[in-house]
Amino acid sequence: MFRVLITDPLSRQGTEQLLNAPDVEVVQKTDLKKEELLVEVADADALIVRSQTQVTADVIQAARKLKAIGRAGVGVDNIDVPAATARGIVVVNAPDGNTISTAEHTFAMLISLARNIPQSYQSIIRGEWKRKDYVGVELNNKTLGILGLGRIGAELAKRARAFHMNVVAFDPYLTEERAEKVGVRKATMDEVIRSSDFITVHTPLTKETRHLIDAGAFARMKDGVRVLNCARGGIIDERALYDAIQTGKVAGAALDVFETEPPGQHPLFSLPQVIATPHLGASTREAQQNVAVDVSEEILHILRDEPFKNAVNLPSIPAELQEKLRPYQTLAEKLGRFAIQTAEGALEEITITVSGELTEMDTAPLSRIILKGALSHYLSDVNYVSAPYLARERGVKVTEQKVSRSHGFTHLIHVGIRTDAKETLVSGTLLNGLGPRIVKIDQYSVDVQPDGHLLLIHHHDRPGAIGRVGTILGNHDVNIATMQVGRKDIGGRAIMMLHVDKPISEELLKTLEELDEIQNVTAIDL
Ligand SMILES: NC(=O)c1ccc[n+]([C@@H]2O[C@H](COP(=O)([O-])OP(=O)(O)OC[C@H]3O[C@@H](n4cnc5c(N)ncnc54)[C@H](O)[C@@H]3O)[C@@H](O)[C@H]2O)c1
Ligand SMILES: O=C(O)CC[C@@H](O)C(=O)O
Repeated sequence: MFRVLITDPLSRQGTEQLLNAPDVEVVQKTDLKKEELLVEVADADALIVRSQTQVTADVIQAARKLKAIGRAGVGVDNIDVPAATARGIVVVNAPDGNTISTAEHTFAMLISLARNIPQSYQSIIRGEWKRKDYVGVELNNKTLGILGLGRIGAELAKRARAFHMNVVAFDPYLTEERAEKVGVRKATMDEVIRSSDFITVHTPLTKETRHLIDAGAFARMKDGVRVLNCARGGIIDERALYDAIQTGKVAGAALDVFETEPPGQHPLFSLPQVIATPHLGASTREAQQNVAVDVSEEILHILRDEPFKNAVNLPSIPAELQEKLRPYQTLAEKLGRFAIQTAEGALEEITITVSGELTEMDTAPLSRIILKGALSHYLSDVNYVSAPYLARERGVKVTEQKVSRSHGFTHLIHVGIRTDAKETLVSGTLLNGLGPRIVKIDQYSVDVQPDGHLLLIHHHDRPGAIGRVGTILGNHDVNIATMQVGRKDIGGRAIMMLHVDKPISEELLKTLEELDEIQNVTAIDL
């Protein structure tokens, strides 16, 4: 039974599939104090939050079994993603479900700002009739500058176009083609800043976008500009905004998000030019249901080891590629586990080489699987999320390469392990109808099914060597299921690869190594 902890309010309808899942126990506890959260998260298999719960490194540390953190929404700045990655916890979000709601909210703020709707409402309910004080501006023919033309920025642009605004946008990933499709003019950040009557930000909050709009940016804006932030508090420098409104540079600001939330008695609220909402962009019934459905589905997939799509700390793999790579997954994992067990000494480098038909695909996901297979020999909590991180952290170099030559096979995956003592190379393939096979160990060609208990013996090719190994194993009640022998030259160095029916003890390994013709014996468990 999986325990799923939900710590922010989530649409009940949206979480129905979690609530009805026979293998899931849902625990919903909102407004938890930090100490309570640390206790509740300890036994959770998954944690679902919105933007309120702060999933900090100590929360992640306290979670003994956590496999996934789900964010019912887009921004994951309330989650310590690097800390989750280091622990192998998948972080998923629900990026699509609240796009329309947030774009509509931003548009509502844009019109409210242009026409002083919140201020004039406050005035009229005070019994006043101040028509001259609340003269607004039209949107028609004005320039709207959008910083960040992602999902929300693009939806907002469409709405602004319908109101006959000129839309200019800056986004480092914006192509001319997409700009044309969305109906905006692609511009530089500086052009947007200098030419717009309204400027709205729709980027994530990152090191690069913190204070993207600062005092310097305000100074370059048109006099009487109006600015909006319905993305993340901190993208606009609130102190600089306050000053720019005081000097008259900025005629108005609409804010849905704040550097600190809740903002309390924020100095900006003392300025009549500022209108604000309490982080309501995604607060519609539709958006809350959408994000709850999406995140619930993702969490169920992760817990049940099924494919999922919106991982924040894993590169997304298109469904078509996932399908193509699926058959190679077992081979990749077994090769990683096999190769590491043939190595000895301190691990320095893992080289993953694919050849043949695999060179035509993006095989990065297979590399993660190989790494996971290899590192799990040393480390207990390693998975596809944490494997590259853990390798890097331990100073293990990971090299990926593609070569065209596949030595008569349709494809090959080679895993090279370099330690401070030696280098080994193991190659495998997927044989049609037969499944994964190890076809080469260092310079020796073999045909080994990678599963169960294996014995890899390096020996001198002498008459009787095989028999003596068989006798010793028999005397220790170890049954040999299959056996392969590989050699380069008659009487030279050779290897035996045996499948045995039970694990080999240290004592038995030593006994085998005492034989004259044996160089070394490695027990491999797959
Ligand atoms: N107010 C709310 O309730 C609410 C609701 C949903 C989303 N959001 C926030 O809105 C923002 C946008 O969400 P989205 O779903 O459109 O995200 P998105 O990922 O689709 O779009 C973000 C865009 O910002 C661009 N970008 C990144 N750095 C930039 C920079 N320095 N300059 C210009 N562009 C840059 C990216 O290339 C991307 O296209 C996020 O911060 C999200 O957290 C707020
Ligand atoms: O949970 C919310 O209501 C806010 C969500 C929003 O900020 C987001 O980033 O998706």
